[in-house]
Amino acid sequence: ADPNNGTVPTPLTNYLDTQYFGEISIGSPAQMFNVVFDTGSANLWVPSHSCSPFSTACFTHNRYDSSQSHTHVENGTGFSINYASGTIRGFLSEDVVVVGGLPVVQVFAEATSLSAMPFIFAKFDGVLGMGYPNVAIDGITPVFDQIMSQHILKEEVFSIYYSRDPKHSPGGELLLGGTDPNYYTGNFNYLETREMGKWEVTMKGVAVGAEMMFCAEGCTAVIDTGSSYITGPASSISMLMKTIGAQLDETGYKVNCDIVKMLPSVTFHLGGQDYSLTHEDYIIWQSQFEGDVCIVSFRGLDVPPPTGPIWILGANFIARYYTEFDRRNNRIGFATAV
Ligand SMILES: CCN(C(=O)c1cnc(C)nc1NCc1ccco1)[C@H]1CCCNC1
Repeated sequence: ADPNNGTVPTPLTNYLDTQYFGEISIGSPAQMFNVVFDTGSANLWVPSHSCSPFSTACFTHNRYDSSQSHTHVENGTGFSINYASGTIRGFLSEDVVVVGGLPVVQVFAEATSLSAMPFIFAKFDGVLGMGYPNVAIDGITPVFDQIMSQHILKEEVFSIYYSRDPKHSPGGELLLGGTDPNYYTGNFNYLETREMGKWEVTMKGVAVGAEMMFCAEGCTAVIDTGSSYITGPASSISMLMKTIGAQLDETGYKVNCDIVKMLPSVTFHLGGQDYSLTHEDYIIWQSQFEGDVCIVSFRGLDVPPPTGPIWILGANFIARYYTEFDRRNNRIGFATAV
């Protein structure tokens, strides 16, 4: 009998409220990796043992060594993925991947070059894409699709909890097959995904305090569990920052910690519901030796058409709103996180 009744939990680590990752293994005997479970992409990649010693980002992370795995199957097809924030290049391999104790035979990428920015800052080794198959590079069947085809999950959904307080343990939870009542209160509100095959919805507006300021004519919101921040079109974000008195410096937008308590809420109108973030949700308060620094967890990002312009709702949104990704009904559900 399945102790988890058709659901599979994976505890996540929370690093400074900006990176959330969980452990998987690849190969026999198991080689362990920390990966981001990322709804904004659909491929699995980890650093390769054969990466160049000059690739600092590769060398400072766990690397997959195919020669040490007796279940490794050679593939060798080229692979590259470009995020807005960085580039990964490598080649494909196949091996047994274990997620939450579930083994799947999976084609994944061994990264032989990782752009230093941003991956030297990554506390995780790689990325496990939880996106739809049609956005998977090289047409590879994603991990969650491989798991669904085993017909062991109670429901064809997965849910994400991100803790807001780094001292919490666990720092978060990925639950395959259902939702975890330990981490949300109230009911779920559901939104249809905007177009087949992407974890994105139609947003009806963004308000600052009581004033509707952006996206009044409707826009696209990507729900991206692999992004730390909320991003919007650069022009909109810079107007938003001016409204709250934030200054842009080389690492992002900052506000004077003394005024944080007076900051307005920012509200996202999604599917007939208002999802508000207060300053506690969108300010990352860092105590540094030269005094406290208050970082606004919004970033400007201009995604070129046809994909953009878009807003990306990342970890700071998900930490406030527990999120269910429903592949059966192509919808996303939000409930208030505890
Ligand atoms: C993983 C690549 N991503 C990052 O935004 C990213 C980059 N670099 C670092 C160091 N961290 C990142 N995300 C940390 C994180 C974990 C959970 C929440 O945010 C994005 C790229 C676009 C698709 N979605 C994922």
